[in-house]
Amino acid sequence: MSEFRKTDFHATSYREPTADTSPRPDKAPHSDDALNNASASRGARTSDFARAANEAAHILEPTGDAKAYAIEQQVYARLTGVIDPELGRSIVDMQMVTGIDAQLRPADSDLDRPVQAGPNDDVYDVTIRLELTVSGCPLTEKILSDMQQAVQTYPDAILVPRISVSAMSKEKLSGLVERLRQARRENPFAPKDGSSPDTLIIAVASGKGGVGKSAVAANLAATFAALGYKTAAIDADIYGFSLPGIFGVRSRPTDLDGMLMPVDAWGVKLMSIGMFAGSDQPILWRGPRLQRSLQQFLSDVWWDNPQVMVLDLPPGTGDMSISVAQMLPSARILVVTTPQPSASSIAVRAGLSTLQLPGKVAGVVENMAWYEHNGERLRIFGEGGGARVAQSLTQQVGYPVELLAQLPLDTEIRTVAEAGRPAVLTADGSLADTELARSFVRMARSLWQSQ
Ligand SMILES: Nc1ncnc2c1ncn2[C@@H]1O[C@H](COP(=O)(O)OP(=O)(O)OP(=O)(O)O)[C@@H](O)[C@H]1O
Repeated sequence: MSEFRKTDFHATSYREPTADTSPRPDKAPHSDDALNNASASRGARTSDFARAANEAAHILEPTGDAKAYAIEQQVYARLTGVIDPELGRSIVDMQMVTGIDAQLRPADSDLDRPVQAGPNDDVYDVTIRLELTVSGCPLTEKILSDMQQAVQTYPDAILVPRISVSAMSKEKLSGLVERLRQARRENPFAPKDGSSPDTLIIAVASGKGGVGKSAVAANLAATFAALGYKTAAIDADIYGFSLPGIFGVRSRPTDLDGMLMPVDAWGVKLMSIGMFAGSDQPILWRGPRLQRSLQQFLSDVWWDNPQVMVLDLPPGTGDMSISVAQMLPSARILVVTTPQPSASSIAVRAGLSTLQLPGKVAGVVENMAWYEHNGERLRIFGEGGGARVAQSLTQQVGYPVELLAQLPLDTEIRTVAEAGRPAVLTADGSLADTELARSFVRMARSLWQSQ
């Protein structure tokens, strides 16, 4: 396989529907203080209404009908609140709304009156012209339904929105991508001035393969997203990528004029080499090539300031760990181990690799700690591995390293993952009412609070 360069991505200019990424229902507000504070201080984005109003002047033409013009202005203002799910920006700020025209429907019109309209209500047909970045994108549905919602009500008129959709010209798209590029730093997760990035970065590591590192990374990312955190995940396990499978992703990232949009799956913005390489093709990169692949994941992808970034590292302490250390110096390492002594001593080495790194060990997870059979917890793989790793790391790194979770051996974790859904989520994308999901919620909160 050739080197992982932009031209090798073979990204599509549209997104095929993913296997099982059912839209998650709107989350009810919850009482997670950490989250509320987080939303206030990080990533939360409001539209720039002043600028929008300025731009509105170019799109809205005053007509003889003052009420129609007022409706157009109101609609424009409301559309600033509609966010393109991929770009994380208002469709108005991205100049996707190119025209709004409100027309009073004559009383003798042949068109059916909307059911909610009374005999004396004014009915306005509101035509909105929308230019999408790429045509045929399944996320169009989401944008259109958000637009319909935003435009449904008006104090003393009934609005009937009609949205005409087209694709942006190549020139306009290039201009938009250029503005996006300018708005971001080269590697937004490692500010050049050495300050901490706005993102909590958790790199999930293990001493050896098969201990459930990817399962932990996927479920942790899904938990953060389900709790409402803006969450991204990078499958940095280049040789053994498994996150696309666990998240049920079969699509490729959209390529917007050289900038890649991560695939949204179960609320997580995901990027993996597995979305480009055929799953049966071996990847034989080392050192610099591997480093460049991570570099590209960080700088050529539109991440849009996530609050949390979860990385699934390859097992062991190889080149990728060094790359992560160099490119993401604030990454914190979450060490996954199984209970048996052989696994735990190797896991300590994975954690200790952070000694050479500026990042800190965030904690330890003991996976496959027991198997519940007839109400009894059978310790199939022995016990105490997680505690041993935490203790050993505490002694060696010089600050307390906690055992953050012990997770059972549970066939659901595997079977649900094989169906393309992290096991902490229900089919509708909310957090499952299970002990496993609660363990991940506790872990997520603890990681967030300890940063
Ligand atoms: N607690 C668990 N209970 C049951 N099955 C599990 C559990 N954790 C992981 N598995 C399953 O074990 C297998 C290996 O897990 P996973 O791929 O997450 O390991 P890994 O440490 O990332 O391995 P590698 O680094 O080699 O990819 C998968 O089939 C996964 O679904």
